[in-house]
Amino acid sequence: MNETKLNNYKPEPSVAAGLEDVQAGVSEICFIDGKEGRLLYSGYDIKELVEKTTFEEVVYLLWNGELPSVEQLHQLKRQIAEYQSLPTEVVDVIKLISKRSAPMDTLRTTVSLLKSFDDEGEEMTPEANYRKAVKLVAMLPMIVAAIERTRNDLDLVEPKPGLSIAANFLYMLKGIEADPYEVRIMDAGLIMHADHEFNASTFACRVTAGTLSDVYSAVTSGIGTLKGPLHGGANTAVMDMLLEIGDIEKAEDYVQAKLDRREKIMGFGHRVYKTMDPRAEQLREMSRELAERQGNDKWFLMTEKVFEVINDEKGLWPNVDLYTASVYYVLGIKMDLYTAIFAMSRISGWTAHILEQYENNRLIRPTAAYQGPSLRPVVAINER
Ligand SMILES: CC(=O)SCCNC(=O)CCNC(=O)[C@H](O)C(C)(C)COP(=O)(O)OP(=O)(O)OC[C@H]1O[C@@H](n2cnc3c(N)ncnc32)[C@H](O)[C@@H]1OP(=O)(O)O
Ligand SMILES: O=C([O-])CC(=O)C(=O)O
Repeated sequence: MNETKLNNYKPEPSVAAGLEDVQAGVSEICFIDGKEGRLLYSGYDIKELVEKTTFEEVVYLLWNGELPSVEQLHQLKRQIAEYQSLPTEVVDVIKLISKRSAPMDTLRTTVSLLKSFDDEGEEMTPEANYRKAVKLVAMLPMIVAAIERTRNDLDLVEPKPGLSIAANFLYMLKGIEADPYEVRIMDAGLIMHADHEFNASTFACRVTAGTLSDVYSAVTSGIGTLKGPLHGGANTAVMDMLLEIGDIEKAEDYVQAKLDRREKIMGFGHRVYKTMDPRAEQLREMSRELAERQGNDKWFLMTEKVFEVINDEKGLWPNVDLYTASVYYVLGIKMDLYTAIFAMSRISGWTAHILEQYENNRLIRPTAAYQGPSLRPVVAINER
């Protein structure tokens, strides 16, 4: 750009704030109809996947574009079992930091560290990258359980051969096998959080992978991005809010006061859905059922009240994080683990997108509409 042009430079008026509605790439993994409130993984409706499949089948689907045969599923499960082991050095680091860091920070550091203990860490063949994806799916539940146990000075619990990812996670977390109903709820939660097109954390993974950096680096970017309360961190923030409200009688005034201060109510609103998030719909039913079963409907009913008020006032709809909070709370899971559990599921979608990015890569590098000062001379420091 010559000097005259730079002096007269005016930014393009067409910038989409937050990249809203910008199609930033092509993908075959996930489709969202934001108007109708539908979510498909590789053409399969999320509701049907929750009813008829397991998280392991969905992981296979996201990576391969097809649901597995019985043999393919067995093979994947064998591979996951083979990689269910954390290097002792990695466990030592978890022990060192889990008491002083947020679980998402410990998870991010741990995933980053795993790269140093992967013998094929630098290998970039599709086969090696696929194996890294399997390793991460196998290890994330172990890391999340290890975070909880080490910060409470409890011994780690080894995964039990033959248990599903959902069942093993609850087992490693609590030290006893969960009942099949709770396992089913956890499994359904993992299916529903597995992928969501070009959400912020997946996009971060793809940007990193797009430089041809490695899988661990790309996933580390994703974890850091998921942590924020406008994204995955909202599930913990919802439970904080419910506890702060404390009593259903206070819910309406609480929400109203927040809206008056123009503050956001966590668990509502979405960049793509303009109606109820289909995952929230399913989680709402699960939360209702779980509340009845456990004889503890306080949090479900309070969530319903907040929904009623904010929907009447602002026309906003729940997103996936809203009912996740009351479901995990009633399952007895510590609140600050909710986002890490989200990551334990989303690792499947992140890695699917990273592999897809490598398959047909082009560096992701948009431009900025410059609005800073025009060209000007540098004034020497003693003259400023
Ligand atoms: C897994 C996930 O990531 S799901 C999302 C989880 N995040 C949350 O639940 C946090 C709360 N929600 C939000 O902050 C937003 O709805 C987001 C981040 C999800 C989407 O953001 P955007 O698409 O950028 O919408 P934006 O923040 O511009 O909101 C548009 C309007 O709706 C309002 N709005 C959106 N969400 C909310 C909310 N949760 N509470 C109150 N008002 C809201 C905004 O104040 C804004 O109103 P205005 O036009 O009068 O200023
Ligand atoms: O798609 C988004 O922007 C956020 C979301 O719901 C998810 O990542 O599951």
